[in-house]
Amino acid sequence: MQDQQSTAIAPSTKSAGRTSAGVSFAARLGFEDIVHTVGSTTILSGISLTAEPGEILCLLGPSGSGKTTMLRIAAGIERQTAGRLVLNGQEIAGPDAFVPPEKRGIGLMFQDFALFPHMSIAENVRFGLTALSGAASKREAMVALERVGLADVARQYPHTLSGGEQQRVALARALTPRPTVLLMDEPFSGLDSRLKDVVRTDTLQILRESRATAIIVTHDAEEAMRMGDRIALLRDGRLVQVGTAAQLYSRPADLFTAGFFSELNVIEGEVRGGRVVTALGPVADSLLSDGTPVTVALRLMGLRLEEQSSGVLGRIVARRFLGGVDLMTVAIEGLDYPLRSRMRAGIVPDGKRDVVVSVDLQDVIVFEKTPDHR
Ligand SMILES: Nc1ncnc2c1ncn2[C@@H]1O[C@H](COP(=O)(O)OP(=O)(O)OP(=O)(O)O)[C@@H](O)[C@H]1O
Repeated sequence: MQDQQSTAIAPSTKSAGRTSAGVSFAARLGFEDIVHTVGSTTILSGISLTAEPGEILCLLGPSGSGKTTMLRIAAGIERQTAGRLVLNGQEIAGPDAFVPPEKRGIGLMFQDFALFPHMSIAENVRFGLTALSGAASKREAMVALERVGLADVARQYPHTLSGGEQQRVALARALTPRPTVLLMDEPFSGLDSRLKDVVRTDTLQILRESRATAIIVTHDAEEAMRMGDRIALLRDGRLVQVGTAAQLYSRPADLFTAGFFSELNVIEGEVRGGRVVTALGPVADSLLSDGTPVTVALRLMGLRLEEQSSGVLGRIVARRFLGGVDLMTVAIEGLDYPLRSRMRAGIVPDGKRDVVVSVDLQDVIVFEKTPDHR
């Protein structure tokens, strides 16, 4: 998160935050118990979430979980069924108010960049600056293009640029009106995987410099971890968990969250004498009472296969070399389905089939069985 003291300056309330082409003011955007239904379908069920000033907040979730709908509501393209949307303490959508999209000072950047093909790069970037004179908007557009490192292509047309460059133009266009909050819907999904890394890093730097609050939608957990100061995980229109990447990774609220952040083996267990006992032996300590059934999530890198040592016997039934690691499928004595293990390549010699299986305790997450986890 950015230094909130220096960025959390409440803008003029008349237009709910839009400033002219001066410095950006980061805003606090709050979703308060937002419900959205279309016909008989509930798309969002009571979402309460705040993006703090200067923060990059990632909305993460599988397809159809309601991420884009949240952005559309924030932008004012869609009006929620119930609940309030609050910008710097002022209701901008709710029972008492509806500030139209163009007066919110909230920018929206689309997945496909949506550049106008018949306009030059500079004209594309100037597009959102209708309030400024020609000369002032030209100047602002050039400043924005310089900020994204593309001033020298200002006269070119979008089709002459690479995907990564087009993304940066779209970012410059979205930032030129100095939004207090920038909403980005899957901003990297159109880029090939080699480009993504560089563009993400550049985008992060540009967002930090712009000081806008940013909400980024993604379905990719690794992307959310790279980009977000915090991550809000959604499922079926509900907020499952909000926190830093480290919190969601190490203390996931449920199996769904755990599975979103790591590839897992899932096995059953039971608490006996203060320990969680599974087919792999005791895998964790537990304060739960004896006999409590639990579900154990085991990250693939936490399943170690060794040649000698004590432990449970296993047999490697499939093996794939993935560069730095070997992905191995191993049948375990006492388990009626195989588990998977990721280990540094070559640690288990090629051709080795019979192994002893052990578990790295830091890669074990235990969930008490609830109807959700069954
Ligand atoms: N206007 C609408 N009418 C009916 N259903 C809708 C409407 N808008 C969205 N939905 C449904 O609401 C759910 C959430 O949609 P939304 O686009 O917000 O999800 P998402 O998490 O952004 O998914 P994706 O990653 O696929 O874009 C989906 O099941 C979608 O089909």
